[in-house]
Amino acid sequence: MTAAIRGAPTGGQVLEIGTYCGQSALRMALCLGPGTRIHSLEADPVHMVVARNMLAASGKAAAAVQVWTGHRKDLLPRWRQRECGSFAAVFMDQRGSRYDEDLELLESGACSVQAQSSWPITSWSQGSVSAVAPPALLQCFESKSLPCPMRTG
Ligand SMILES: C[S@@+](CC[C@H](N)C(=O)[O-])C[C@H]1O[C@@H](n2cnc3c(N)ncnc32)[C@H](O)[C@@H]1O
Repeated sequence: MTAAIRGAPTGGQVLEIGTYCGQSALRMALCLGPGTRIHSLEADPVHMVVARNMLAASGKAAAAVQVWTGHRKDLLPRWRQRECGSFAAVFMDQRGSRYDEDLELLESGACSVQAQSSWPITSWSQGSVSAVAPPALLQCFESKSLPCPMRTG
């Protein structure tokens, strides 16, 4: 995930479904350049509080992350209403097997998804990865021990 995210252009919007404690959102924020926003959806209000506190204690890179509380079925359609534009990448990590359902929701106009060559749409859960991405990026996803060349500051 971090290898693919690192190759992404700055200034776009990334959607994460499933924040939990904010660990992956923070990793993405650290790998992306300034100007990129990460919108992370979390259904469990306790997880949301933990994530917001963890991010608040994590330095300025975490300012790129916004945690939204609610079920993705309720939150995803609001992007269209808010006219916030499209997502360049989507990280689906809510667990379970709702990737097709979520992708359909995204593609059906809830909000649009750009799948550019350097911006894969990914599904990653419990060690198994499937992705719509170029072969080189798929290889990156399949490696579980990629170092994250994080940018700090
Ligand atoms: C595997 S954890 C996410 C881990 C996180 N991405 C990370 O790597 O740090 C899954 C999270 O998705 C949340 N979740 C489950 N179903 C959801 C839904 N329908 N909408 C939003 N969040 C959901 C759960 O409450 C849980 O916190």
